[in-house]
Amino acid sequence: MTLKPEDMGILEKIAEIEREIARTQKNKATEYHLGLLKAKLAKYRQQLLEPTTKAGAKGEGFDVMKSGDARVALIGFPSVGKSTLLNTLTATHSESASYEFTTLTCIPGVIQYNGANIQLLDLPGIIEGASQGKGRGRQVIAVARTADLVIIMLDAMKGDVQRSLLEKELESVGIRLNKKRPNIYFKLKKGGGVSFNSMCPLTHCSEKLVQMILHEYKIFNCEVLFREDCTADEFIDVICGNRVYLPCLYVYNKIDQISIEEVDRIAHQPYSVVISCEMKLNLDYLLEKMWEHLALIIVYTKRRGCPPDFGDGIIMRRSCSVEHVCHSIHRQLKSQFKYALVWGTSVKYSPQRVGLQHVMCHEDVIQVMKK
Ligand SMILES: Nc1nc2c(ncn2[C@@H]2O[C@H](COP(=O)(O)OP(=O)(O)OP(=O)(O)O)[C@@H](O)[C@H]2O)c(=O)[nH]1
Ligand SMILES: [K+]
Ligand SMILES: [Mg+2]
Repeated sequence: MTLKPEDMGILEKIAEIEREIARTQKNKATEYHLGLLKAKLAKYRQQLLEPTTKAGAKGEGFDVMKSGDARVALIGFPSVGKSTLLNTLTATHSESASYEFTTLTCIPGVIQYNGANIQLLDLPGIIEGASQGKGRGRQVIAVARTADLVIIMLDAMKGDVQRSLLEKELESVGIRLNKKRPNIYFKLKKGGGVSFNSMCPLTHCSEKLVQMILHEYKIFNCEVLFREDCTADEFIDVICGNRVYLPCLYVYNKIDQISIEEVDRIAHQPYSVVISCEMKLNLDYLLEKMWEHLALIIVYTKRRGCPPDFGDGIIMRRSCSVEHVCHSIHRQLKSQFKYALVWGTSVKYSPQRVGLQHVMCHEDVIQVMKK
């Protein structure tokens, strides 16, 4: 893909701000200057990502329908083994070969696990500069935004450079990996100026810095409440409003090619899983971790006087309530709900009588009693 001419101006501006940030020393005196530069940078990056109406700009072959209970996107440099993984875990075939950029579109497959259908998306390899449109980077990243879990796939032989490069690419387009949404209340107002409050001492940000950032975004009337000690970057994320917070697993493939000591070192890093697609090593563990990070649970239903229906569980998100379960059984069920009986780890006694607010656990059994 080539860059659109109208992007060039913005790209130049981004590069210039990045150079300025790099050459500005980080200290108390430059804090505001840096904060402002970061706000500008975030603004330009956002412009770069704004959808264009031109045909084909979104990229052919990338509009894959969401299906199943959850979606996992495979992101990685070329030839790390993304397609080989899809071929190993699903019934779908995606061309794999030793040359780079074998895959050019988005190829969906389905993993059946714990009774759930998990959509796994094989994608083209991305390279440094992907977020600015290199290769099919932008289309790949757009797909990553729609996922419930991102797998950053890495070649175990290539060291840790690839990991931080990919993190940077995703970071720069507003994808936040394994981070929670900053706890800042932010509301635009019609008038009344800026009202600023914080519920704790702020060590990374200040009212003055917040004011300057808001000014840069031409926001003059709003309410801001820091509920925790957030940074200026996190505040910018909140006012931009289009950040996505996704769980991410770092999957190191081709461990058949490295020493056992190296495998051991990588396996101990946070959110990391080591595998070999070719030798089919550790793939069960990968599936277990995917399930865990997707935060899925299975709940079984039961009718009065009958055994639980273990053949047909309901796939739900972790910390879902009885109300959520009722909703996915039948839209009208909630209005007829009297109470429910639950067997399993979410209750002290099995069965236990619970209300709509009760939080369910993995493999619980539920019997809904109607009015
Ligand atoms: N040694 C080893 N090689 C592997 C493993 N998994 C995949 N490969 C090889 O790595 C090469 C690239 O595999 P692909 O599946 O095409 O990689 P990809 O990430 O889909 O590549 P692109 O689509 O080009 O981005 C192929 O030659 C595979 O046979 C593995 O576990 N060990
Ligand atoms: K390849
Ligand atoms: Mg491929």
